[in-house]
Amino acid sequence: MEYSSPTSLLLCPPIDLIQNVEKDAGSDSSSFVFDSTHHRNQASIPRQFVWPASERSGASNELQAPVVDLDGFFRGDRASTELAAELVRSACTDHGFFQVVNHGVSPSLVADALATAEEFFKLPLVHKLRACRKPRSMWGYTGAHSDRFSSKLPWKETLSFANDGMASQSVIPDYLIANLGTEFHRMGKVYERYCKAMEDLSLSIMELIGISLGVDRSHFREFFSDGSSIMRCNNYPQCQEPELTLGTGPHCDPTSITILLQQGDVDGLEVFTGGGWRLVRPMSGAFVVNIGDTFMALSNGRYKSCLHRAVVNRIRERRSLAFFLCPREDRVVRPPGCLVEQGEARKYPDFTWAELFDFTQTQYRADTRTLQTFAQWLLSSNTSSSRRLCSG
Ligand SMILES: C=C1C[C@]23C[C@@]1(O)CC[C@H]2[C@]1(C)CCC[C@@](C)(C(=O)O)[C@H]1[C@@H]3C(=O)O
Ligand SMILES: O=C(O)CCC(=O)C(=O)O
Ligand SMILES: [Fe+2]
Repeated sequence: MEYSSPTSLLLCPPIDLIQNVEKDAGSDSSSFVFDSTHHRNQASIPRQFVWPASERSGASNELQAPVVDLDGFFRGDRASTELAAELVRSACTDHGFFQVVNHGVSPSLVADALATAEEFFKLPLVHKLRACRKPRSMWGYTGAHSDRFSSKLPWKETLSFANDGMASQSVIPDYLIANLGTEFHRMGKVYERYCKAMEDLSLSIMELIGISLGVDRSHFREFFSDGSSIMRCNNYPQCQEPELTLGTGPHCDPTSITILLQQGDVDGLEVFTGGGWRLVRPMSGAFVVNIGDTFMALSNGRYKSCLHRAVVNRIRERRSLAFFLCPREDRVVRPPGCLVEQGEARKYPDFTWAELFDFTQTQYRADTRTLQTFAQWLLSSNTSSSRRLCSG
């Protein structure tokens, strides 16, 4: 999937639903550019980075996200697979966050991916901007998303690649070479391998999730096998006023599942569960996995897409690598029959990933209520809304 301008049927939403995409061409902040080396040395942060107090209250305690050992599942051991599926089921019905260990991704690949991200983010801004993200594309560098938004800017830089199973065709190295120069070939190769490893791991996790839901174990693996995922490197620079801002604002991932690598020992990821924000500490050798909105819809609401955010700090910069698994753009997201009990209503209408992705890029800045607002919007803007809710 190219993640460029879609020819969507969603171009005329009811005006009251377009709430939080506030970047207006020609606004006074349209020329604002986040240069972390400059901005982090000022006395205070620019006002565009200040978030409302209600969205940045501190974390109260830790969330011990269940640790799922994948070794027995990979070996085909029945008892270990059942145990792993049970852990996944309870985590996903509760808050949607768990961690995986013995996942088969080589530690040296992980180290290489983090090291190359560090090399990239340490480049001078003018250099990074050569790979800057074009409007409505999923490829490239952004500083604080200031090209898209003018307030509540996140204190972060990102580098993203779309990953539609074409990794083996050198698209990532080719993109980096074309935009940054031939010396980025190696970085491209590292991300090509990392994306392939994430693709394989995400499909295995989908199989385990299928088992945990009592669905044919190959159902979700197949559904996502020709998916078009997104790989994103996040860099959160040190911040002189961390209590005023956020690295990534409160949101539920619109995607299906996210496999997140938290770098080293710098805290930042927080999940809202049990009435408060709770820190998920980085665990060496583990990936954090969370359910996103698209999977919540696919499971007819059984598995939760939970609110989370990333905070920043004064002392240490932080990096994370997020792999967002998405279905092929035109696949209809509809729960399998066995997840809609007889007489039970469908919780969400049918949609395609292209529609939801487009919504987050052009209509609605992903936040705490993305799926709810999107579903409402689809049903009110489309005449065939009854077709979108049938359970067949
Ligand atoms: C489909 C997507 C939109 C965002 C990237 C992603 O691939 C998955 C998560 C979304 C995001 C990270 C949620 C928080 C707000 C956001 C604007 C961000 O801070 O990056 C979101 C991404 C986006 O680019 O719209
Ligand atoms: O960096 C993190 O820990 C979380 C980032 C995140 O939630 C996201 O990119 O969707
Ligand atoms: Fe997220």
